[in-house]
Amino acid sequence: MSTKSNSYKALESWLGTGLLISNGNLWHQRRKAITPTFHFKILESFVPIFYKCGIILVNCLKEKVGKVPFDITPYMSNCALDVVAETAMGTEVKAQTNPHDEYPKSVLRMTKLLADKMYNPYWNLLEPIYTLLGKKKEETDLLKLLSTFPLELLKRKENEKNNHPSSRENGENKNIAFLELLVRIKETKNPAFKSEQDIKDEVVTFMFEGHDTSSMALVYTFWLLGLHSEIQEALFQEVSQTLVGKIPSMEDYHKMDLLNRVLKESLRLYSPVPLVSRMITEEIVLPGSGYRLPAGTQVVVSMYSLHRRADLFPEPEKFNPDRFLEPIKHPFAYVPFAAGPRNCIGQKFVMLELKVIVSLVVLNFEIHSSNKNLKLTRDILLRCLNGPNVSLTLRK
Ligand code: HEM
Repeated sequence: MSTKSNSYKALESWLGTGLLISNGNLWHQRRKAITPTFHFKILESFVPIFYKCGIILVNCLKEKVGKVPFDITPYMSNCALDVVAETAMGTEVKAQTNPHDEYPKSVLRMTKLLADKMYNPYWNLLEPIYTLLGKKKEETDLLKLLSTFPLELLKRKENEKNNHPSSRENGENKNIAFLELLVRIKETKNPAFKSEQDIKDEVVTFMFEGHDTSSMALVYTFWLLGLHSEIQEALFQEVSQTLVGKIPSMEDYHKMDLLNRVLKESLRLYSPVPLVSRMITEEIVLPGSGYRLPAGTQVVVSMYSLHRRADLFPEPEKFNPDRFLEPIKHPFAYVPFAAGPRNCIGQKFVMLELKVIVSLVVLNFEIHSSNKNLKLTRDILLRCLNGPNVSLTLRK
């Protein structure tokens, strides 16, 4: 009934045949092959990585305790980059302790450039102007840098494997990175992965989808908690009662109901992916309104607007995690991870990552937000132009 709309073609130069933008049979084969790599056993093996990166984040944030309010975005970006590099590539980039500024900054610039194209239906025709304005060259330079980084990591991983060949031999999925799982799929002659390039495209997609989205989700969640001290306090109580004095397990994170609702509410108000778009492949008539959408129609679904509909979410602007104590009013009312066959394959991964990191920060600090309002801007992701700035107090 629908496929990805033409606007996604703007991402092709970067993400190649990766899952996010591929269509038809290739997408189907890839999705089928990749789905088992998000099995809960594999996610469980990532918890220590999330935890380690969260502890490093806490240590970095300690330097800010008692100081003037600061922008939390680079801290979250570096933490999310550490997580995604180790889970996707099995390699530590140490972005938090040795900030690898170039990659996150280039991702930011690239998503802005590509968003200009994605939201302009005539961008194909405007290509000469794009070239004249120097944007084409900028895109090519950024592309080089953005694919060099994962390739460098791929090489480093290859060297590590050659130096420690035993790490592959026991056949278990313990702490095996996404990259390694894809290499194994390719070795089984799966038609979804015929070449190294196919693997690279998926790893780049994973790095893109898994880095910036998680980073923005953390930013908005901490800002909201910093504005709502009573909810932050209740969350601190829940986290400290569940986690203190033990090495947390995946089950512990699933048990924390308020933590889950806080994250869901943050993703409702500030969905890092603010909209998706599709092309209708067969005519449909919308139930209720009776509007007819002919085949070929490009449809945009704005999560930002949908999640603010007062008939679906009373007092929609209010940060109220308790609204998720009630069932959602419509199966498609709440879609931060989209819905249907092209929904987010990484949603369980990211919810677990967010739970581990948010609980560690809340356990260690009281967060106070200085901005009462955010100046939002939309490129491919929902971004914030004014911080947000927070100050921190160390919890005893
Ligand atoms: C809070 C964080 C995240 C949000 C809000 C989010 C949201 C979404 C949304 C809305 C889509 C549909 C996109 C579209 O159709 O245009 C999507 C697709 C996708 N996401 Fe996520 N995502 C997040 C994190 C992740 C992570 C961590 C990964 C990887 C580990 C990931 C991997 C993917 C992939 C590969 C697709 C394409 C799936 C397909 O088309 O079959 N995402 N995500």
